[in-house]
Amino acid sequence: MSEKNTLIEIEDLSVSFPGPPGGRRLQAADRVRLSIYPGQTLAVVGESGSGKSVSCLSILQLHPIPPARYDGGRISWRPDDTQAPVDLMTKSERAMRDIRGNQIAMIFQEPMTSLNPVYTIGSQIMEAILLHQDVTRQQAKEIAIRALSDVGIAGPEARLKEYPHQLSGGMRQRVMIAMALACQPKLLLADEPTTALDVTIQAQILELLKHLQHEHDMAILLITHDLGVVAESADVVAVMYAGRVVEYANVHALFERPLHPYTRGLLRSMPVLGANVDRLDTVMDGATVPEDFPAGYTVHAHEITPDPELGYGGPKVRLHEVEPEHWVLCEPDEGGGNPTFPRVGYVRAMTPAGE
Ligand SMILES: Nc1ncnc2c1ncn2[C@@H]1O[C@H](COP(=O)(O)OP(=O)(O)OP(=O)(O)O)[C@@H](O)[C@H]1O
Repeated sequence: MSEKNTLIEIEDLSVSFPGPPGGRRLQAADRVRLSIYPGQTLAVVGESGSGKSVSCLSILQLHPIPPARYDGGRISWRPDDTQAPVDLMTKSERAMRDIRGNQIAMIFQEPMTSLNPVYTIGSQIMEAILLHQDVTRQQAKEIAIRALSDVGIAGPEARLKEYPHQLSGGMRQRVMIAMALACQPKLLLADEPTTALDVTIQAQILELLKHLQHEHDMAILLITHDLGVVAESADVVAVMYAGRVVEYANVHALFERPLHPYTRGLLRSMPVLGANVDRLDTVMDGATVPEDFPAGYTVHAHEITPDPELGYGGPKVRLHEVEPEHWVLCEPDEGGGNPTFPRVGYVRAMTPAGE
């Protein structure tokens, strides 16, 4: 992975919303950093309100401003490996319209939020194709039929004439995937794509996504509450808590050797096989990163690699420089410590002696 360029790299993304009258703004995403390589699946997990969707929507610059405010960050997007990356945060609305649905597509939990009930399936898929591709109506229809057939919909030509309400929930989700993939995006943002479906259909849709990802060499950013889905589908995992990414790791490392106390709590809350859990419980109270780092994993400020670019010698190390890719947010030296370093930073995970 490390010799490849990242497809997308989010650095220090901060997004806030107005707080209560007279109160502080709500920091929904707080210096979020994530990266995804081409063809990879990154799962973003964390309890309700931890900032998963806010971070995801920021990629497509979909927050209405106001009330949202981008407080900083960079989203480097490199759909073509031979070209320099562009920063999506600086793109105009017009440029973003070209990118949305074309280079980066999105599917949601509830397909009815993206499917229009008064138009046929065919006209909606064809409209998405005609918007981004230089093709005739007849060609768009052929692409739509192929897209429906690719997502396992039988008799696709007849289905084109149907309305969303004539389809089951699972079918609607397949149609939405067909629509999202019709323009062959490099990155699919999938926000809880299977939460509203029953377990068998969930498994089918995840299997379908995996298959299509392979066919199209597409990366997926998958937001989910379901750690079973993470274990099944993800290559890497970012754990979010209170607007921050507290841990980022390869899926095996995360399950086998979770480092952050929040991640450990999250894994402990993993439902027993067969239990139906809609939302994970809150596993940690309080809005700050805990101080009780497990013995052996304690990180001191002097172990944080300084980055001269930041001027103040802040803790910033690029993700692709390390193997294995395992990062944890820490709060070293409560009370100040070395004044050269800020108190909070990301560090490379270390294996304690004896492991
Ligand atoms: N439009 C908005 N106006 C005000 N606050 C918002 C808005 N959108 C999100 N927030 C707040 O930002 C925080 C992060 O929300 P976000 O939707 O990203 O959480 P999430 O991790 O995706 O949760 P869920 O799993 O429930 O979707 C929450 O406190 C939420 O209330």
